Amino acid sequence: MDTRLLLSCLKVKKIYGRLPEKINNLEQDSRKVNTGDLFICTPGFTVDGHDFYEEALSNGASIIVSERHLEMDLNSSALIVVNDTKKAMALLANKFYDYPSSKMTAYGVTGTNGKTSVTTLMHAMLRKEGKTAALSGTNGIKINDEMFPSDNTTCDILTNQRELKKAVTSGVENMVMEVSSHGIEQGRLHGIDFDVVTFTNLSHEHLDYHHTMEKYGYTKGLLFAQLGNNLQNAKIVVLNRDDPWYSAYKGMTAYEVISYGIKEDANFFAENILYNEDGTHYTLHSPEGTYQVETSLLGEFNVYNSLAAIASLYADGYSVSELVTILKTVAFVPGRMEKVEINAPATVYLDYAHTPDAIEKSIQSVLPFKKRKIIFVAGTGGDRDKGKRPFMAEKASKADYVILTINDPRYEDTEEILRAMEKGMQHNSYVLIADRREAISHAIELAEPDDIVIVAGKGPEDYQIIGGEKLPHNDIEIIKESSAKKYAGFVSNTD
Ligand SMILES: CC(=O)N[C@H]1[C@@H](OP(=O)(O)OP(=O)(O)OC[C@H]2O[C@@H](n3ccc(=O)[nH]c3=O)[C@H](O)[C@@H]2O)O[C@H](CO)[C@@H](O)[C@@H]1O[C@H](C)C(=O)N[C@@H](C)C(=O)N[C@H](CCC(=O)O)C(=O)O
Ligand SMILES: Nc1ncnc2c1ncn2[C@@H]1O[C@H](COP(=O)(O)OP(=O)(O)OP(=O)(O)O)[C@@H](O)[C@H]1O
Repeated sequence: MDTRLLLSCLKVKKIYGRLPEKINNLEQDSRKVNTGDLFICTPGFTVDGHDFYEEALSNGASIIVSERHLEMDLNSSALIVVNDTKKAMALLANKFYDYPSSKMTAYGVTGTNGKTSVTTLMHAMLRKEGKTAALSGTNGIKINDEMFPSDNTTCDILTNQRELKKAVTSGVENMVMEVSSHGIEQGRLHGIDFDVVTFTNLSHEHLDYHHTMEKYGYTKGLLFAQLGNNLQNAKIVVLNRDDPWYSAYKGMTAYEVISYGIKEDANFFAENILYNEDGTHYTLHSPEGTYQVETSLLGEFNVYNSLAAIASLYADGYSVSELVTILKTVAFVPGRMEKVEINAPATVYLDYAHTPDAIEKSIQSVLPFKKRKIIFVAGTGGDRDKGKRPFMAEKASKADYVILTINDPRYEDTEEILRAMEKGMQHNSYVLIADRREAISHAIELAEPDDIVIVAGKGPEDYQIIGGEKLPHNDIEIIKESSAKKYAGFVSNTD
């Protein structure tokens, strides 16, 4: 791209040295810089990108964007000093990739729990509507139906803009993005022109990072506040009417709010909810009339998630009646109360619950059809929010038998993690098993006919982080292997 055109997006900058005519690429990681790239130094949590400008130069960077003056040969490259490199990066990335989010309908979904579920539902529903759509979140980046891995739930500024550009170039007209509180706080969303932003709920999580619920809640609210105030383009905020943060978020946005819920009166209101093993039915009162909703998704939390998905797509003009019909055809959200296909007299669900609230909702979702015991495998991660551990176990105590284990130990002592969780247990029917494989096998081993086993914590993730290593691990494979071993020769009545 023409360098002067690119730099026109920066209002205040000091340019030293010789500017190249063109820039090949934007990069924030010195190790990935190639000849003719512009390298942006950003201060991070572990290191400061400014410390790597020499490596960037030796890899061929022709421009360094920095927050301070740097010693470098200004005859062969240029230095641009700006006040805030992260903010400059959002401006540069948008200009470089030609404002891709403004060329599509961009949906953002935030909240403690339900982001993956709601975005996956919305993406599936858009695809079933015959639309082109990208999805970005915990499970990676999907362009239409092709999946690509990504490092974060909400990617960094450059990755976001690059992937959005890739989507636009492939003809994609819709984009659904999971927005994490880390992403908001670190400005990874700056420059994304959302049309509809949706809030699921807020509960205890990530307090290692945000410290208090007030700060965590405020950070989430920035997504609604930062939509922009010029009101030139209509945007919509979709809020959970039953969440205590509803009023605060409504007040923080300049745009119209659409509400959904099952308790307080809302624009999208569900009542007469029937929960059973094959799914959930409810009556939906909407601005376009009343409909009967049928979904194979389980539990109250999925009533909220389906309402959020319907309301968010309605916000961009889809008909409620069509959305209700399409929702019926979405079978499940991978790894979120997903029934594992096994040949066994017990039922096993794979779930991603790793917050106290999600664990409560996960168990609640099977209570209406519980026949015998609920065996719950609850896992937490090492080196992350330690305060939530006893509360997770407290909620897991709603199950008849609990196996406390670990999702990703990272560098932490496994015994310490388990002991911290154990403090919250409300009954004595539990065991501590640090090894996740063993914990899952134990749950399957214990299960008797008509029991329900929920293996929670990692969902479909295919790795476990032990120390600094990402090792192969797959809950669903372990469930299948253990069940095959235990139930070898089992013949179901329906066969
Ligand atoms: C604590 C945290 O959030 N860290 C994020 C942060 O990294 P950082 O500040 O530590 O980066 P750094 O390593 O200090 O590097 C600073 C700069 O130096 C550069 N550098 C570094 C080394 C080098 O040799 N050369 C070089 O140029 C880096 O490219 C970077 O530009 O910025 C990176 C880019 O945006 C993120 O990938 C990274 O997420 C890490 C991997 C992470 O684990 N984050 C978690 C906590 C997180 O964000 N989770 C949420 C989901 C939460 C949920 O809902 O479950 C998410 O959105 O993923
Ligand atoms: N609306 C909801 N309210 C409460 N719990 C929910 C809700 N939706 C999902 N859950 C529970 O939380 C778990 C995680 O769901 P999901 O992956 O959709 O959330 P998320 O916000 O994307 O989580 P993460 O940020 O950790 O990726 C599910 O497996 C389920 O147990």
